[in-house]
Amino acid sequence: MSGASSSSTPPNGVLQNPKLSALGKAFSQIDLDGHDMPPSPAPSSPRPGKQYSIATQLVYSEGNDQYNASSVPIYQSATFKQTSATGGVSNEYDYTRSGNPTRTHLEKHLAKIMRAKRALVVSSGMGALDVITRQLKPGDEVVTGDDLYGGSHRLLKYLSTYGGIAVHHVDTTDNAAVQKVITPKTAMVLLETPTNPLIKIVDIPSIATLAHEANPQCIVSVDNTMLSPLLQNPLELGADIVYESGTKYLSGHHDLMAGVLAINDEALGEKLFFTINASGCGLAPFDCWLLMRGIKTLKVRMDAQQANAMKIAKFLESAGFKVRYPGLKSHPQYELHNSMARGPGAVLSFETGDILLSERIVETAKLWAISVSFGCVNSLISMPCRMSHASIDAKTRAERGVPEDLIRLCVGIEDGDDLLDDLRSALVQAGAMNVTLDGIEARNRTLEQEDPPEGEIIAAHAAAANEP
Ligand SMILES: Cc1ncc(COP(=O)(O)O)c(C=O)c1O
Ligand SMILES: N[C@@H](CCSC[C@H](N)C(=O)O)C(=O)O
Repeated sequence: MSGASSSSTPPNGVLQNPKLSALGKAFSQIDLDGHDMPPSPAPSSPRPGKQYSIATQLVYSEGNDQYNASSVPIYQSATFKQTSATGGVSNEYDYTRSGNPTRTHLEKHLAKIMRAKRALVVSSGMGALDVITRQLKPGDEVVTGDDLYGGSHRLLKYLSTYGGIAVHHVDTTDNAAVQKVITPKTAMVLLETPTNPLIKIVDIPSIATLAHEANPQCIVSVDNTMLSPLLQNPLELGADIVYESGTKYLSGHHDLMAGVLAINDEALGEKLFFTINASGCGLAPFDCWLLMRGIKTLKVRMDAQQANAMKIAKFLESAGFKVRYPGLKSHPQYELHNSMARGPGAVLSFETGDILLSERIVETAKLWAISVSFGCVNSLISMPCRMSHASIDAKTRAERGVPEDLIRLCVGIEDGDDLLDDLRSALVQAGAMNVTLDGIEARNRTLEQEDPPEGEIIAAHAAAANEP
């Protein structure tokens, strides 16, 4: 209905003048005692029992704001007034470290999209892992991967050095190897899949079963940062806790730091909440609001990012590079990944065979920003051994098979052809590809490829094979 100047009578019988609502609070909604009228019902609520698709769930969130604000209000308040001093919290909130309405709104929304009973938000992804590992006590054992985000490795190293916790790093893509180190003393299993930066896939259901059989109290935690809840739901695959760096896909714009935890077990949820309140790492209201805003576009962003990533991965593979991306059929765990996830994500890595060459490529690309992190709308390029994984010493990196020349690409939402063009130019200018009569191909074709893969621009040019 149009007619902005006309007044309307809402169900509570208080006349509302639409012009006044522009002031932020309609004066006509305030009764004579100066108290706000009871909140009016939300103008639209989901149909009971109706299961909406994830695209809808990401956008739709139900608030209890009295003005039915379309964007959740930011309660930028550290403390909340109480009605009495006799103890207890006479209001739902007393202090933002313990709880805040903007944070509650976000946590409820996340619980829904992470298919969990409860979600909690903290100040960073590492903050989330810290909250999880604070459930350990000296003497406990942890089993985790040998390909792990550098910061997670650093935290676990700290715990094993100073916290009296034994940390076993194994190849978590090898279930038999995992079984060997899991014992009744295993209090926690920490998995990442796809792993950062080698994009290896870990069989969550099998490892969760092994862990729970060895120790029913064992907490299986999965870092789902690489995929987000849109593409993978580890709680449904046997995990007890799923955590993510909300800094990445969930927020999508590199304008905040956040960590997210999701659980189904009420008692475990209470312990995690206790730790967050006690240590004071709950996410600040403004960051909750930003994250809430980012989540709404997760599906459109991820769809675009995956389409671009697929294009880039196919191009690199067809040019002869060794590419690690679970969207490619050549990925050794392509089937396993697809049995757990609904998409490959948009992070891939590839090798050039030469560290200096990799450096030149990274520094020559223009559209691809040299940055750590991923999951943003902008495309990023990095060398994990020098950047995101520099906190793992060179010897350990070598033992774990992380190639020093590895280049990681975090694909954004720019035009896919522009991204491809820019990368191709960087590869050619840096000398990583030869321009041949038929197209271009990787200079260094020593990358464990027997048969040239099918692809758009493969050029089997005899001279190129002899290039220095
Ligand atoms: C897989 C993974 N998990 C956790 C983190 C930690 O997240 P944050 O940077 O938000 O602390 C990162 C990156 O930083 C990551 O790549
Ligand atoms: N200097 C930072 C590096 C952050 S890496 C961020 C992200 N997880 C990635 O993989 O790019 C640190 O020391 O933690």
